[in-house]
Amino acid sequence: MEKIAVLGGGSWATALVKILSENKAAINWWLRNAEDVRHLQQYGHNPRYISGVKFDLNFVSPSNDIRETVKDANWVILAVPAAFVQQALSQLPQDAFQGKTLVSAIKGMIPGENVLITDFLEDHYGVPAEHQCVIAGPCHAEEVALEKQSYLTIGSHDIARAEQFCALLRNRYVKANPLDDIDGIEYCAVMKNIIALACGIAHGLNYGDNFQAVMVSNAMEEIETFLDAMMPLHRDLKGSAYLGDLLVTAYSQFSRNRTFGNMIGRGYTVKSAQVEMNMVAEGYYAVQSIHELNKRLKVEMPITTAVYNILYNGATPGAEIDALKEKFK
Ligand SMILES: NC(=O)C1=CN([C@@H]2O[C@H](COP(=O)(O)OP(=O)(O)OC[C@H]3O[C@@H](n4cnc5c(N)ncnc54)[C@H](OP(=O)(O)O)[C@@H]3O)[C@@H](O)[C@H]2O)C=CC1
Ligand SMILES: O=C(CO)COP(=O)(O)O
Repeated sequence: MEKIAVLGGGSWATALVKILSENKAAINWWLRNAEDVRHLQQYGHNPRYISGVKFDLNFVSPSNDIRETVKDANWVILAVPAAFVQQALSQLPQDAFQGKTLVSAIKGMIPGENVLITDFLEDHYGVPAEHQCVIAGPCHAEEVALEKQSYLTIGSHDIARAEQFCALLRNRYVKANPLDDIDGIEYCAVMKNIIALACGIAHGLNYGDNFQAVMVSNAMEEIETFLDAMMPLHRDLKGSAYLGDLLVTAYSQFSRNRTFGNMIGRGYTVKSAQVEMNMVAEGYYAVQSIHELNKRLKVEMPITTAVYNILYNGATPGAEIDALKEKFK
């Protein structure tokens, strides 16, 4: 039996534990909150995130001891928002991941260091690139809970390893496919969150579907330009791990990033939007990282720049989106 450690107690971790445990893998599940662990052990539900999902505790062992959770696992899935990864992993020794495959389910970058999660794991925990996978694709935890047909892409430099992980995920409502462009899909997943923020901001300002369609079309160009400058490779951005993930995040009622942006467009401050939402919009942190990286690359990124100006420079959402309106074709 595969032994899988899942780190994180939010919506995505909860959805992944559902998929994997229903396929009868043994899951050690780390949640930081002891009260949530007790609730899971007693009732088989995560009390605060997609709480309708019922877990079979013969396959799922919740714990708030991260060392124990990771110890015997051969796969370790990271599903903590990027901003809290360093804090979460700080309780682990540097060699905690030796001999294991690390799977990042995170669509964000380490703030301040401005590095992808896979690079962080290699630099700080010595996990070789070929021992790592990322989970990408247009997939909201809430739809997994409802068992709606979903598609995941598993990126890895080691395609056989990616295929092995795909096999752990596939079920009646989840299709999974391997892909070797691990860096491309990881960056794209970070950038689509920023675009979804912009779409939410525009919606909050009363722009309609016509404008959003043009925003998303322009965003594809922005993402392509950035990826080509960062890591040139022939890649098909029409694939669901790229365009598909952008579309679901930009349009879905479940998107945290779009919801957060919508509040900003309607006049909430960043602080009040964060408090109201009670979930994490990765794009808020990512826009700062991408803005920093682009100081070196110097590619034209009008949507990213507008979102950065709104969230970090006190620019008025209306004025920034108006300026984009003049740029778009
Ligand atoms: N939700 C989704 O559908 C998908 C999410 N992802 C990615 O998964 C990752 C996890 O996001 P998601 O599950 O949605 O998160 P949620 O927004 O559902 O939950 C937030 C999580 O962050 C934790 N958290 C909040 N503040 C802190 C803190 N200061 N220190 C440590 N932990 C904290 C919360 O713990 P607590 O409740 O104890 O505060 C909770 O576990 C993100 O990178 C996201 O982009 C990827 C695909 C789909
Ligand atoms: O990446 C996601 C869906 O594929 C989740 O996006 P949000 O964090 O905006 O909800």
